[in-house]
Amino acid sequence: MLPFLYPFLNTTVRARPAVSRLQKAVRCCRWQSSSPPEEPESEFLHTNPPPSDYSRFIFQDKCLVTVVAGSGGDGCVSFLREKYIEEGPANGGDGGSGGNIFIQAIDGLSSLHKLARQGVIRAGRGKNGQGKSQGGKRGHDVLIQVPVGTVLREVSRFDPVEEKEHEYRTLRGAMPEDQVDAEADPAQRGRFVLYPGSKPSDFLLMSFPSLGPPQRPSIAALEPAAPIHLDLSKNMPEPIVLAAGAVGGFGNPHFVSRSTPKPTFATKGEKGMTLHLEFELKLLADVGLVGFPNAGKSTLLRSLTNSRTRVGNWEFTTLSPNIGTVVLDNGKGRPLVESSDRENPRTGFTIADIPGLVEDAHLDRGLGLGFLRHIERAGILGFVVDLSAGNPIETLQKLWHELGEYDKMRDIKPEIHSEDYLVSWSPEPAGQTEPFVNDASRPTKKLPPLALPPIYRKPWFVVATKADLPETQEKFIALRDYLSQVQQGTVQHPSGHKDAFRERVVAVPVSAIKAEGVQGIPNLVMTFLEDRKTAS
Ligand SMILES: Nc1nc2c(ncn2[C@@H]2O[C@H](COP(=O)(O)OP(=O)(O)OP(=O)(O)O)[C@@H](O)[C@H]2O)c(=O)[nH]1
Ligand SMILES: [Mg+2]
Repeated sequence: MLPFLYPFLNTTVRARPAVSRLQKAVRCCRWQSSSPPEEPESEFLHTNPPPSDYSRFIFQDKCLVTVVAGSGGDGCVSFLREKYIEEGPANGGDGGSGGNIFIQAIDGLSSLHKLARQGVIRAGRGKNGQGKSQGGKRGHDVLIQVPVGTVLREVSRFDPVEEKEHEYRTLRGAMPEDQVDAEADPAQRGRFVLYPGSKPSDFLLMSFPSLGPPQRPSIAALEPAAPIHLDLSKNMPEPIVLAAGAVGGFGNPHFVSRSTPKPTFATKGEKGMTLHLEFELKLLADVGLVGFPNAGKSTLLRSLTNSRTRVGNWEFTTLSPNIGTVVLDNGKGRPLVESSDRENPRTGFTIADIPGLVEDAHLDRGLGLGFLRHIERAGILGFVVDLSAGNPIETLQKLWHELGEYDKMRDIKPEIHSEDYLVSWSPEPAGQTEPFVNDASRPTKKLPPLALPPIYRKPWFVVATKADLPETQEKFIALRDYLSQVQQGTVQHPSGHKDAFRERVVAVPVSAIKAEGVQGIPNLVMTFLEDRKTAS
């Protein structure tokens, strides 16, 4: 409304200008938001992104973690005190049991960095028992969540209950149970707690009853067999017990007998066990991309998926694995790629892009071969070969050579438990003693190796990238001819193995940066995935 009209309006109407100015401002904002000023047209594509389009991802695939199960609380020594009852019966509560440690592999996690940062994970200690027959509170449980694909190995363990059991067995020897008591076994005295007002000398004067072997909670039966070696390769709907908390001590009413009507002692809670564990993450993807640095693996991943992995025209742009999902339906349940399983069609598959390999990576050149562990479980291998750099056939052969070296290294990986329990210490002159072996922490059996098929048996294909660059066509034709010879068996398989996969070996020419030619890859991968499904 124009201001010159205000003198002609009545008072109620005159109160409106503030509102109308506000409305105007709001309208103005709405106008601005509904039609934003035009931005200069971006020259960046999803496959050739600006630096702001990179996702930052903290990745850790190996860590050593110590887990400590909760110790039990002590039993309580207490007697009923009430008006007119000066010396009532014993009413000390039992100690609470220690917290358990659980483990669960879940989808949606992709790194062990949070776990590695914790270093030591402790479950809660059970609270001590209280007077008036009040039992102590249980220690809090701890749940360790890890990504699917985590392999867990026990490095060492210290189980105080096992040690006590061992002590109990050796000290008692062949003596019958009813002939021994705490007098004959001084170690047993350490398992008791006395009345709060007692002196240290009471310990020596008091006679204690015989205690059986140390107890374990019933949940300990669910612990994995020692030494722990778990391969958590599937999403777990429920967690499993890794280390059970120790039991709490008994309150003094447990020791009331005809000879000791007023026991002034209770028992201590057991100590929780300590496990040193090695966590190793082996990412799970359907397709693993292998190639030299700067070959265009990350660009290919970006062109096939919504991944925001970093791309750059220098070597080792990618420093940690990335996983992208290729969506095979149009978001409304209509498949973009035909699947033979009509009832349960696949809606997508995953692709892993790992840092580039270099020649002699097995000699620890470049980033080494460590990242290959993330594709060793991939069902299919995709070799990414840069058509503009060197001879693609030689590149492919070199990549296979490195994979072969990795396969060999996998088989001769030193067992973590092989010799680290031997301590070469001898009080006697050399040659007369045997090395001391720490029996308590020595695992009883050798770790079984992970059953993974050799890499050369996996289905594979070649993605020949940068096909948009000049003088790449002849190189592609040479590569295609070589692969058809591999398929027919007229030349040696690039892995050097006779029984390697050579049924359907193809090369797909693409320009990943322009997202041209990549459309055929989902179809190709699907045929391999379905072949595997029918074979298994
Ligand atoms: N002309 C052309 N350039 C490409 C193509 N694919 C990738 N590039 C370029 O090649 C360079 C390397 O691409 P990346 O995807 O980062 O290569 P990478 O294999 O992931 O490299 P690392 O992570 O170091 O192993 C980038 O500058 C890309 O833009 C392509 O199809 N055509
Ligand atoms: Mg990369």
